[in-house]
Amino acid sequence: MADYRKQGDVAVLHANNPPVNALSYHVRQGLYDGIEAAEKDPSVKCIVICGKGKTFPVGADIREFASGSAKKFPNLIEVCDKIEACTKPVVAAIHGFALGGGLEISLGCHYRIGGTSCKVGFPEVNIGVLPGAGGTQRLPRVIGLKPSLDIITSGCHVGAKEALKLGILDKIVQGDVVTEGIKFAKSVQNQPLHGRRVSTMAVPDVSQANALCNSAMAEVKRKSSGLLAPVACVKSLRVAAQTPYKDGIKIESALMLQLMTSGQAKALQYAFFAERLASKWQVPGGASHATVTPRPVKSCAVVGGGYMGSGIVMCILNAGLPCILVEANQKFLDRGIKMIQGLYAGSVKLGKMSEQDAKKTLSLLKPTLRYEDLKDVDVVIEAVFEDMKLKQEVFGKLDKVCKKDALLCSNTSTLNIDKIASATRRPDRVMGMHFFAPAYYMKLLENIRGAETSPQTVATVTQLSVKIGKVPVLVGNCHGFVGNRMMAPYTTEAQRLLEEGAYPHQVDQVIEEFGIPIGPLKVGDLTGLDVSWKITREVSRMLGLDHTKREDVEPFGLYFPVRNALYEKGRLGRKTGAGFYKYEKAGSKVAIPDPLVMDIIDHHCREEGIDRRRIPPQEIYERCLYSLINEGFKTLEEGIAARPEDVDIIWLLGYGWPRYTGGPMHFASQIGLRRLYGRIEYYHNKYPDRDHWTPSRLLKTLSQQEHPVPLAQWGQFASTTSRL
Ligand SMILES: CCC/C=C/C(=O)SCCNC(=O)CCNC(=O)[C@H](O)C(C)(C)COP(=O)([O-])OP(=O)([O-])OC[C@H]1O[C@@H](n2cnc3c(N)ncnc32)[C@H](O)[C@@H]1OP(=O)([O-])[O-]
Repeated sequence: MADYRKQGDVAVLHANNPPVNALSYHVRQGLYDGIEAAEKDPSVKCIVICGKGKTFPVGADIREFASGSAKKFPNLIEVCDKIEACTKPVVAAIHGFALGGGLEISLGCHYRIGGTSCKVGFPEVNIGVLPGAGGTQRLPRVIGLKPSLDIITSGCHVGAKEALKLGILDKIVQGDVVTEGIKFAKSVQNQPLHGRRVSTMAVPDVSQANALCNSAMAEVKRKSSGLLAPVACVKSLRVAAQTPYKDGIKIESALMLQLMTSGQAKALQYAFFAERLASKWQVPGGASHATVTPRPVKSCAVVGGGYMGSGIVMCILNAGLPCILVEANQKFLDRGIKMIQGLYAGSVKLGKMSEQDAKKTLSLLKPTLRYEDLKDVDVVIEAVFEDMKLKQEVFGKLDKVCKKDALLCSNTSTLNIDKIASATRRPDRVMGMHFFAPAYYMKLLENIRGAETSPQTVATVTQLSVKIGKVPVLVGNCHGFVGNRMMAPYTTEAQRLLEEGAYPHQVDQVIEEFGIPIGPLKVGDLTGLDVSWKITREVSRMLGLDHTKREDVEPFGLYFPVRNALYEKGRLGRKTGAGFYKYEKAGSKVAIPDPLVMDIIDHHCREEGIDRRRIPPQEIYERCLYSLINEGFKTLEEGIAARPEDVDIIWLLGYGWPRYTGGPMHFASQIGLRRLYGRIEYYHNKYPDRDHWTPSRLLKTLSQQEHPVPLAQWGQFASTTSRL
């Protein structure tokens, strides 16, 4: 709703829909009615529109897009037009954010003032739509086409100073923005409105419209290949330059409708809410984010200053928390410090941080070689080499020196968290925190709950994760957890395809065309074939197998003859300038298909008596992606992942899965579970020896329902299909 009050001869309209004043039906109706009431009241001379609580409206209510309420009268276009047509001056008084429909409301106003820390922007591209309440038509009339193209196609927020410079804001005010808004409104109440109604203005840089739009179109196509919304934004902005507002708004609406009905908008909006759901955990037994109070965390420590450890230290320092870095010897400690200092120096150089802030942040770091220095910290994150014996040794030491209630966490990507916890006398205060590289940049944190981890430990680690800028997803304990476990069948299939008829570039091309930025074999080269070779050896060892014996490892999906042949030839990937591809030189990024690799593959097939065949792209696509999705369903049926949304967020934020498909689980729902199950069963019959093709029971059950089960209800079927 919107609250209407009068202060003298000023009508003040407060959008009131906590927490972010999204412009749902009742808010729109309240604003529309408020303008009408103020217009009719002769004692009102001017009007101020503002937001209750922490922000101005941040946009349309995204949930209403699916329900259809967004179209109900008055829709946002009608509200904006009503405001603009008002015969009394209307001032938008912005604090917090004015985003999307919120900014459109303010562009409908005759004046805009903002607090010093306010931000404006059109983030619609992030949810697959465009500023469809006149945003693409009004913004360029105020600030010109060039900056409008930048703002609308990027979805970036614009700070108060920049907004003033561009002309979005008429004034920046100190203090209470509503009080200032009232003062401002009074100062303009007798000014003529002619020239203040944005829809009647001309686009200032109209003469350059074609050149600007052509170059923006090329740029969005290059940057966001496959995304529909940025392309529609450029089209709509071009219209603003060429057409009067009344016609432009119709074309904008038509483009909006096209986007709204695209699968991309649905998937991106799903991802928006899934990301916000991630930190709302619940564990079997009922404890949840809503019922458990986290312990305060005032200081942290990181054990291990390698690439991951240093990145983790930076996340902690950036959050303003003191952090101790422990290393095994001075050489490693110096290397870690140097890496951290170098990264901050880089940020200063790029203008992302002031020298003073970098210095202040670095002053929170305390390097040491002594575990005893950790005796008072609240949370320790271990980031040593991925080796169970070593990790257990570290946890044993930590358990001895750290205070009783300190939490001990392991940055492990695959290892059994219960086994690590068993080296301590506090398994209830042990958790996994799987960071993704580079840790200071990647938003995902896969937090792993052990069998004995207490709800309060989960609550504390979740809160810390959010504080250090991450999106935490709570998962259960199994080899590879959710992300890497799903990765295994995907990479296995990619490599098996090489033995049957495909070459590396053919596999990668299909996956990259789907939207994952780097195909699985290029990822292999990036990680290093020696690294994956060692992992295979370690996993084989854990399973009691001899990794050199095909008959031992093949049944477990651990037989990668092409990778092994390349590894034995010293082709370790990018770092040696050769792996599944060749590179101009060691360390180069551009992967070039290598005839030598094709010869190695052909030779292997001849030796093994394999008749190579042409593998159609559709088969590459299904074998890599469907095997991964099947594994995702298995993590759900086993309770390793709590919700399909969690699986999706892990893949969207950690593995480059294209956001406009919503993630593997949402994508599965779009394929149709019956069809998907059919294809997985087909491959299971074709490759019965590959365990990852055994269809998930949950998927089977869901696929057999008479009507498609909405994704949000899959969890109800998980408990009935679980074997745990
Ligand atoms: C024709 C139409 C044309 C117009 C199109 C548009 O305007 S399109 C829209 C263009 N605008 C956007 O895309 C802006 C999207 N919003 C944002 O970018 C951020 O919310 C923020 C930067 C405003 C605040 O960040 P923050 O970290 O402080 O807070 P937070 O992110 O955690 O959110 C708090 C709660 O509010 C919820 N919620 C938020 N927004 C919406 C919404 N629009 N709707 C519904 N709900 C929304 C959010 O789910 C969460 O709910 P929960 O989990 O507590 O139940």
